[in-house]
Amino acid sequence: MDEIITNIEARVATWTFFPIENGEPIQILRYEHAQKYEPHFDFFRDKHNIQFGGNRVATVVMYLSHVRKGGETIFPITNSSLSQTKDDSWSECAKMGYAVKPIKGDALLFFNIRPNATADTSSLHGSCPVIDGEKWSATKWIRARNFDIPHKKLRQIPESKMLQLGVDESYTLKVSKPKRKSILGEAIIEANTVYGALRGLEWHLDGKLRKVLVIDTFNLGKRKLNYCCLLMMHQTFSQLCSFDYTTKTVQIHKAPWSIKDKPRFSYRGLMIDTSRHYLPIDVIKQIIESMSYAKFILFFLHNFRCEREFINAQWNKLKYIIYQILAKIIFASNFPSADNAGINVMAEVDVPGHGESWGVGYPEIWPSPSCREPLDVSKTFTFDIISGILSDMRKIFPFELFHLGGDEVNTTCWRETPHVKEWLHNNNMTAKDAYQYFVLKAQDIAISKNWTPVNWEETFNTFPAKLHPQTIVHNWLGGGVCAKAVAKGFRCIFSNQAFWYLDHLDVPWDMVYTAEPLDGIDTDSEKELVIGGEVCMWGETADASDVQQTIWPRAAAAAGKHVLLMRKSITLTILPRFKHFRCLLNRRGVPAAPVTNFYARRAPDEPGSCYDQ
Ligand SMILES: O=C(O)CCC(=O)C(=O)O
Ligand SMILES: [Fe+2]
Repeated sequence: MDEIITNIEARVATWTFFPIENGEPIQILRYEHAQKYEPHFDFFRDKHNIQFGGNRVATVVMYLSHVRKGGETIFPITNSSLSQTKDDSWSECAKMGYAVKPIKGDALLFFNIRPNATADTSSLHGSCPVIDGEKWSATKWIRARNFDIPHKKLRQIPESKMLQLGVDESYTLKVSKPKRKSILGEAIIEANTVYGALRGLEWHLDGKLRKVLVIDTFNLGKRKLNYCCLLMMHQTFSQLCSFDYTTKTVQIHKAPWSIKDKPRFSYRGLMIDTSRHYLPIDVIKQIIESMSYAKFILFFLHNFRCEREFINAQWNKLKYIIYQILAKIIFASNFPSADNAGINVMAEVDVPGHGESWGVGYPEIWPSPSCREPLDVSKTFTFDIISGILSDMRKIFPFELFHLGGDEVNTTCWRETPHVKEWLHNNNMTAKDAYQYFVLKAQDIAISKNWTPVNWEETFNTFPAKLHPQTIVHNWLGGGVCAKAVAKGFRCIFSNQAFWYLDHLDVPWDMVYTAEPLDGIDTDSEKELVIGGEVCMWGETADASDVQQTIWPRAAAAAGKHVLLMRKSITLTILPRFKHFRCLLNRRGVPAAPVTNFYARRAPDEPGSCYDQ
């Protein structure tokens, strides 16, 4: 923490005799000409606000600027107002009660709660309008007890409110107009879960820039959520605001406003391909964190396998490396940002077509050393290994879905390797039958470990009638697949590569936005089976040096579709918001590329702002 703040807090503690831990974080207030703070109490009357640290026993107001006239802190109903005589250096407002002049360097201490723990209504106070000058003050509210939030409480949430597929993410957000001349506006967010609150606080593609209201401070009013959520809200609330360098004010656009919203889809994913190039854990963490800015809920770790550079390693070494990678992922998925940002992590073991690397440790699961994929369907040992890997992974991936791949299965190896060929013959199977046999066996293993299987669309395209009815079909090859899948009663994830493959650098943001997961689906019951979509960041052409600017900002265009219905004329309505969002990402340290820069990662043409390039 800032050293100056620490010193101020220490002095306040010494002066007031309240321990530092009882203090809330300092609030800074700025009053321009004619602005005031309506009389109010600092103590709380509701149970909710006092659950962490009890009530606000005392208030310290520190004056940070000289005000030539006005801006006095006034106590309108205290008895001591009679004892105070005031000349013309005081404002008319100040004459209405006991008042304290804002003098730079002074501090005012008053008590809101009596020693017998009852509320002291004579503590009613406000700030008189500033007549000449500008008033800056800093408030420290002091609680009866330690204000630290007990972390254990954060965990005591019912199962239905925990992060999972279909968690209630609805929210209402209201930003009121501030009362005339008062510096206070009010923002209220109500949600049934922490994740609803988070979504409510994040960027909204539809947030049009209409009226601009300038307010300096926020009074987060009636709260349904407990204080821990409020803190998160408070942090993220800043994201609805922008700082205007000309007026030096924080601005909230389009107030008053009232939004009642929930995402269109419960599954809003971003896939990262960690199998082709090494991505350091810090980059993975940054990606997870930035996903929440665009209301994503799912991070899909494509094909969990060892990295190519280790492919020739001995098994022991490989095992060590695999566990190291697992440890990294555990860290990534347990990293507070994944949970706090409301991001689920889904992993994949892509069998039988892309499982070659697992055979480095157990070469027996390859049909032969020279023909390694698809994995050997003829041996029970292959399935023992898959089962072992999945058991290990189950311990670290709590999310209910697990991806089993099943794409791009070229059966040449099976048809040409003598012992596999013989096995096919003995079992009276074609290579296609064996593909089905393999996928279904892998599904059974995943289901036995209490996972819902997700498979790439080839499995559905090849043997739709045989797939486990719980299967979620993951589209990628082209359009119309989800329509077919839901017609057969399967759930579906939309990732049409023509629109939602981020490694297709020539797909501009508006094409990403134009894609519609529900295209070609008419009935409501079938629409419901499309659980959402996923943008895919395949790794062939990206590594840590450019992966984030390939993801952002285009991924946000897809995320926009996840939460909004299609609009006409998106250049007028969505493009400005989209540019705004890319600036926001840049400000938060995310290296998002310019919005309309073709090929996404090319350097900007113009020297302009982050908004216009
Ligand atoms: O700025 C002032 O004088 C009063 C501030 C105040 O009442 C508060 O922050 O609770
Ligand atoms: Fe106050």
